Amino acid sequence: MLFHVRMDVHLPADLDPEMRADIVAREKAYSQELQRSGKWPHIWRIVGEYSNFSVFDVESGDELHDILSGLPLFPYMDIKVTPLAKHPSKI
Ligand SMILES: O=C(O)C[C@H]1C=CC(=O)O1
Repeated sequence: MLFHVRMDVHLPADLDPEMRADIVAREKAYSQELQRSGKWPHIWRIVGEYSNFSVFDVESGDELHDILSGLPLFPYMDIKVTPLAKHPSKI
């Protein structure tokens, strides 16, 4: 199943810089592992925002929920998930 996901990151301005760097580094490693596995085939920066558009290719909504809730940045994100279906005009 394909899901389109928008993630908006809102890190507190007063977050300790070392903690911030640690969370961002762990997020990158977690994301890149999922990209290598094929479960996170697209990630695009939204120009001018600390946000991304991503596509996930997973077995179920439950699997996607587990992946998203495991993101190190999850506590600092607003996430909008849109399930995708095949378009009838797609060639
Ligand atoms: O920077 C972001 O868009 C947030 C997050 C998603 C993957 C990642 O490495 O960071």
